[in-house]
Amino acid sequence: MALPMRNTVFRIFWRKGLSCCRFSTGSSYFQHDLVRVRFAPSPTGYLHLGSLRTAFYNYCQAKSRKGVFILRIEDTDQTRKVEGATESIMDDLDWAGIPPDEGPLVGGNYGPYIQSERKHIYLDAIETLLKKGAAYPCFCSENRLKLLRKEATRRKEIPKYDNKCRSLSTDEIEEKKSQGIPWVVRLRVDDWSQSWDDKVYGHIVINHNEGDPVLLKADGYPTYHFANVVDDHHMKITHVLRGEEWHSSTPKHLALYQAFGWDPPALAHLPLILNPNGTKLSKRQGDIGVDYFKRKGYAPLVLLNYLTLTGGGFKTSATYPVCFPLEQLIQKFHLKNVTSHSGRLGPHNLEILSRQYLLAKLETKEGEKELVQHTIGLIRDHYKNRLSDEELGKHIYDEEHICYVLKWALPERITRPEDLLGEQFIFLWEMPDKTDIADFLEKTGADCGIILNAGLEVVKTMEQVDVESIHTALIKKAKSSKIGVNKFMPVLRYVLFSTVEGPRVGEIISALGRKQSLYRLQRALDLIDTSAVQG
Ligand SMILES: Nc1ncnc2c1ncn2[C@@H]1O[C@H](COP(=O)(O)OP(=O)(O)OP(=O)(O)O)[C@@H](O)[C@H]1O
Repeated sequence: MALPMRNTVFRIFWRKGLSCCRFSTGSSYFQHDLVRVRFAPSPTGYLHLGSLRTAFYNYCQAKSRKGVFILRIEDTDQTRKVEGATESIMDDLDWAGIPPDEGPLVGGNYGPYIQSERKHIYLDAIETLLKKGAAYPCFCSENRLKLLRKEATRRKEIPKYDNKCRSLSTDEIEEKKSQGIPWVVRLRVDDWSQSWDDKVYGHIVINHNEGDPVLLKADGYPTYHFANVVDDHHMKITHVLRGEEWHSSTPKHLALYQAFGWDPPALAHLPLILNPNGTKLSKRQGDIGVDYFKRKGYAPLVLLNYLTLTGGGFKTSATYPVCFPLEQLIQKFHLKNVTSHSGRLGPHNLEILSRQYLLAKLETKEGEKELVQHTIGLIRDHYKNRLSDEELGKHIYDEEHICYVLKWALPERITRPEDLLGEQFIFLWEMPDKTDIADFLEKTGADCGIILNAGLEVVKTMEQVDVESIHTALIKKAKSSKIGVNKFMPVLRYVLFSTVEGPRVGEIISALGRKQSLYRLQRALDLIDTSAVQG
């Protein structure tokens, strides 16, 4: 949807600290038994972090009060509609684990849930206002409106419609209609001074006259504001939680509620999530879409928790990011905890939360199995054309090995299983080439058998395969065998890791784990034995 006009002459007063304002009703807040909350995106692109957070706050508002979460697609601006956007928004909400109870796919008693399918409802509503004299047809041409805007700019005033068509008589209206002059319907607004108790920003007063606003466009589609108010009323919405950018449009909405004689829902404007440079997130950015995080392998719960770190809303005493289960987030949510200042995302928090979430998963049998299977799938797909049958069998389908690797890598090295596909971890999946090892061992000489046997013994007998213990034990062995550390370590490194220089052997063994290290050492030893037999 198009951004509402921002205006510097708005008089916005908010008294966040004044609880008398923040908790006063002033609306139909307590008049409905069932809390009904809607998320109403435009299908102008994918769901991004900002809109997902707004969806999530709406979801929490509904679920924390045993209410209903509704998805409504606001596609009245057909020129900005993007093919496939509605489907992708619904998919993303499902993926995030916050599917609507009512919406285009699931249906519900207040449908249709796509505005372009509700035109008859808006036309009925327009009729009501026209009959009441609260709205009127306007025949002003685009050219005239352009001139008005130009004039205002020249006078350094804020452009506004001069309400010219208000004074047309019934006969004049009929005549213009019979001439086929395109027309719109405007709302007659006499008093632009509006105030409301915003559930986040406190008491707000805005007095900004923009001229009678259009409700119905010449193409027969309602404007965003009109459809929004009519739908919220007909869908029995009790709470409207939307981005702070809609503050300035709220007087228009309140004027509409007054014109109909309807009670407005409780209003809560949410602080925006901003880019690092302070601008509003835009659907044109690729790296903020929900789909981007989905493809990167972040768990939905991690993303939801991440979003709660800007904007508040969740009661917590933790001073560091904590990945709470969804049920706990719902319990902790309250509008009074939402902050009134926009914030930026700290990407490092996403990594912290992801690691925390995965480590917790490894602590339960079920979680461990799920994570291991997921990782197996990832590695198999990534390396399927690259690994030999031996390697596939020995690593990829070995759940114990994958589990070991995850436990080794997660605390410090990775934050998603997908990280294990990085070049630096290839050694975990690709075994050193057998022919290369055989050549290397032959060139290196007779001590290789002793070194490999010593390595096998150390790895077999170590209580813990941690870097320092292995390193110390290998040095001890190297010295007692009188071969010397400088010859000892490169042999082990080569058969385990394919290079003579590189990370400490203790690190390699600790990364591969006992089972895989023993396998590689034995595999090399077998090559010596075979060549010895063959020789
Ligand atoms: N950066 C943001 N932070 C918090 N809420 C946001 C942000 N961007 C959008 N929202 C809110 O998400 C809801 C759905 O937004 P919408 O689909 O219109 O996204 P949008 O990015 O604002 O779209 P468009 O750019 O087409 O106007 C609205 O309530 C909107 O205020």
